Amino acid sequence: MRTIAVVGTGYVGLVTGVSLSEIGHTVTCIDIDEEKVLKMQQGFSPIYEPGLSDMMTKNINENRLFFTTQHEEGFENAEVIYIAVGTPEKEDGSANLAFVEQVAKDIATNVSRDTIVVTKSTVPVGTNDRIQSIIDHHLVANVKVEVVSNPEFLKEGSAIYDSFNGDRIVVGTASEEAANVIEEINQPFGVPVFRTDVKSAEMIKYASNAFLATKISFINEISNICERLNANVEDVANGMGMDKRIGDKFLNAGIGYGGSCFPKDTKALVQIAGNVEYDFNLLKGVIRVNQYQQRLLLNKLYKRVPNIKGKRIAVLGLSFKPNTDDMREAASIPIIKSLVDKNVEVVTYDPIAIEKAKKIFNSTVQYASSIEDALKGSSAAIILTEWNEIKYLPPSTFKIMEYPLLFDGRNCFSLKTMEDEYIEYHSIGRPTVSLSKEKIHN
Ligand SMILES: NC(=O)c1ccc[n+]([C@@H]2O[C@H](COP(=O)([O-])OP(=O)(O)OC[C@H]3O[C@@H](n4cnc5c(N)ncnc54)[C@H](O)[C@@H]3O)[C@@H](O)[C@H]2O)c1
Ligand SMILES: O=c1ccn([C@@H]2O[C@H](COP(=O)(O)OP(=O)(O)O[C@H]3O[C@H](CO)[C@@H](O)[C@H](O)[C@H]3O)[C@@H](O)[C@H]2O)c(=O)[nH]1
Repeated sequence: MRTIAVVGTGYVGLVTGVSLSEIGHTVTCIDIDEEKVLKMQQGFSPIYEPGLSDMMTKNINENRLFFTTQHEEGFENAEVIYIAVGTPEKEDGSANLAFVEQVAKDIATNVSRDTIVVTKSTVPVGTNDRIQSIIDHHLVANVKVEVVSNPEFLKEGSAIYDSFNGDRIVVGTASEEAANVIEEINQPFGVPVFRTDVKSAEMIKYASNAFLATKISFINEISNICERLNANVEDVANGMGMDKRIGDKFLNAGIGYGGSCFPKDTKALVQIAGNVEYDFNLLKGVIRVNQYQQRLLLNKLYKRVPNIKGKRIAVLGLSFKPNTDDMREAASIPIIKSLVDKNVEVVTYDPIAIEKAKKIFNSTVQYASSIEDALKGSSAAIILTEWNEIKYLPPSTFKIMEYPLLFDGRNCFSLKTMEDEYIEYHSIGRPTVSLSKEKIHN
C-alpha cells in the first residue's frame, strides 16, 4: 500500500482520496480552502455525493484518511501526488491552468523524495509536459519527479460507484516504471487499465466528453424534428439504442447538457483544435445546439402563457442533474433568470441543491420545502431535473395547481399517464398532451 497526497478536494479530489483510502492506501487530502478542510477534518463532506460521507468517516476513523491546508505536510511522505484542482473555463473558452500550475510549483518547492505526480484534472493536450517542466524548473531538492496523465471519468451523482466500477483507467506516460506504480495503486478497484502516451491520454478525456455531448445534442436535434412531425423521440431513441453500435446510453433528449464538465470541456476542445489550426465544426454545432435547447422549454411556456408577468410558476429541480448538489452550468440558472426578468413569481424546489441555489438566486425566487408547496397556487410547473422524487411523484399531485399545466424538460412521465390523469403536458420531442374541454370539466 502507498502513501498518497491528493491536491484539491472538489468532486474529483475528495472522491479520489476517499476511494484510494478505502482500498487501503494512506491518503492526505490538501486544499487551500480552510473552511472546507476544517469541515472535512471533522468528518463532514463539503459536497453531496451518494455514499461519500459514510466512506469518508470510515477511513478517517481507521486512520487512513487525513486533511490539511499545508502542502508541505501533505507531501511529506507522499510517494505519489494526485493533482485534482479545477481547470475552469476562461472567457475565450480555453481552460484556465492557473490552479494546476500553482500546484506544480507547490510540488517542486516542497517534495523531498522521488515522487510520481498524477494529473487527474482535465487539462489540454501538452499540459502534462508543461507541468513536468514547471516542476523540473522550480525543483528545490535533488530528487526525481515523474508526471503521469491519469484523466478522471467519474460522473457526479454516482462518483463513488464509478470509482469502483469504471469502464477504464487511462494511464499516459512514457515511463513503464511509473505506469506500473499507478496500475498497482489502482489494482484493487478491478477496473481495466489502458496505457498510452501522455498526449493521447489527455486527448482521450476531451474526446470522450465531446463525444458524449455530441450524442446529447444529436438526440436533442432529432427531438426537435420529432416534435414537428408528431413522432416520439423516446421511442426513436429506444429503437436506435437497440443497435449495439449506437448503444442506448446518453440518448435522453431534454434541456441540454449542463454541469462542470461538458460545457467547459467542449469549448476547450474547440480551442485546442484551433490552436493547431483545425476548425472543429462538428463540435461547434454541438455547443450551439445545446445553447438553443436550453431556451426551448421556456419558449413553449411563453407561447402557452403569453401574459406570464406576475404569475406564479413552480420550478422543480435545480441541480444540473439528479443526485448532486452541483449547480455549475445548471439549465435552471438561465431559465430562472429569464423568468425573473419577466417579473414572474418563481417558486423553486430541489431535494438537495437548495443551499447552493440560494447563493445564486438569493431572494429573487422563493424556496419551497416540498413539491406540493411549490405547486400550490402556481399557474404552471416546469421540471428541470429528473430527481426520483420528481420522476416518481404520483401524477395526480400536479392537480394541486388550479389548472394542471406541466412543462417537463426531462421527459419524466409517459404521455399515457398524463392523458389518463388529465394533465396538460408539454415535454421534449413528444406530442403535447392537451385537455379537451370535456376533460377539463370532468
Ligand atoms: N466534477 C467532475 O465530475 C469531474 C469529473 C472528471 C474530471 N473533472 C476535472 O477534475 C478537475 C477538478 O474538478 P472538480 O469538479 O473536482 O473541481 P472543484 O472546483 O470542485 O474543486 C477544486 C478544488 O481545488 C482546490 N484548490 C485550488 N487550488 C488549490 C491549490 N493550489 N492547492 C490545493 N487545493 C487547491 C479548491 O479550493 C477546490 O476545493 C477539473 O479539471 C475537472 O474538469 C471533474
Ligand atoms: O442522455 C443524456 C445524458 C446526460 N444529459 C445531461 O448531460 C449533463 C452531464 O451529465 P453526466 O455526464 O451524467 O454528468 P457529469 O457529472 O457532468 O459527467 C460527465 O462529465 C465528467 C467530467 O468530465 C466525466 O468524468 C463523465 O464521464 C461525464 O459523463 C447533465 O446535464 C445531464 O442532464 C442529457 O441531457 N442526456
